[in-house]
Amino acid sequence: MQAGQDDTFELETRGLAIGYPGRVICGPINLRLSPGAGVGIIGANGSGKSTLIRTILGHLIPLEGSISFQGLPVDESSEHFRRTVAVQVTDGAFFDELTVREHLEMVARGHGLQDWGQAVQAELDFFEITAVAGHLPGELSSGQRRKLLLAAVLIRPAELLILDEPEQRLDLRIRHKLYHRLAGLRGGGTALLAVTHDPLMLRSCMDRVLLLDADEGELLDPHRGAQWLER
Ligand SMILES: Nc1ncnc2c1ncn2[C@@H]1O[C@H](COP(=O)(O)OP(=O)(O)OP(=O)(O)O)[C@@H](O)[C@H]1O
Repeated sequence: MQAGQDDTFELETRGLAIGYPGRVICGPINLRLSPGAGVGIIGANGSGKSTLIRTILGHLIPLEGSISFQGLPVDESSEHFRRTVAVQVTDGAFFDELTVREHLEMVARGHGLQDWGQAVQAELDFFEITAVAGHLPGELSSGQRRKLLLAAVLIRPAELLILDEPEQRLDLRIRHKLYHRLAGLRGGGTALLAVTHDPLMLRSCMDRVLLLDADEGELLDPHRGAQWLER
């Protein structure tokens, strides 16, 4: 299965088998993301979606095959990888003693944004969390925490965005806004890879869908992927 046919791939997996010692979960997976591509990852519970993300990020060793980022082996500790790949994992960690605004300021300044104050306010406005900007993480609802997590990912510049179920705990209106924004980022050349259970996300901002099953991955168009989720 292939997404994008250019010679320059943000991300490429070749014959990738994922799993744990002595246990193959899925493979082979042959996936290519060109700049501006959008690939959704779907599958039943336990099919290996999070395992795939963790393997791509270098947290798990491939059982077979290879993964490259912009033509080189993935090295999540390299400055280039950290600067150009923005990742949202399902359960992000927060600093208990930093407010919502301070979290976003820290990320924005850490990634060298010149107009960081403006960027922080734009994220607070976009995710509609300005009213809780002075709150600590422990004072937030689960949906507000999810918004902070996403804001901290989207505030930073990125050439590749990797998201794990970004729709969790977001209401429909915010999901619409988020997907519209992600589609816009893709239009600007950012590649997007996201695990999702939301058909709306596939229809709104993906051009390919990787369906994981017990054997190997299958590449679908977004409409078929959405139908699979709605089945
Ligand atoms: N640390 C681990 N060691 C061994 N097996 C594991 C480990 N973590 C997960 N698994 C197994 O790997 C399989 C894939 O899990 P994974 O979390 O990738 O699925 P998923 O598709 O993300 O599921 P969900 O939709 O429920 O989030 C499951 O059968 C799970 O039990």
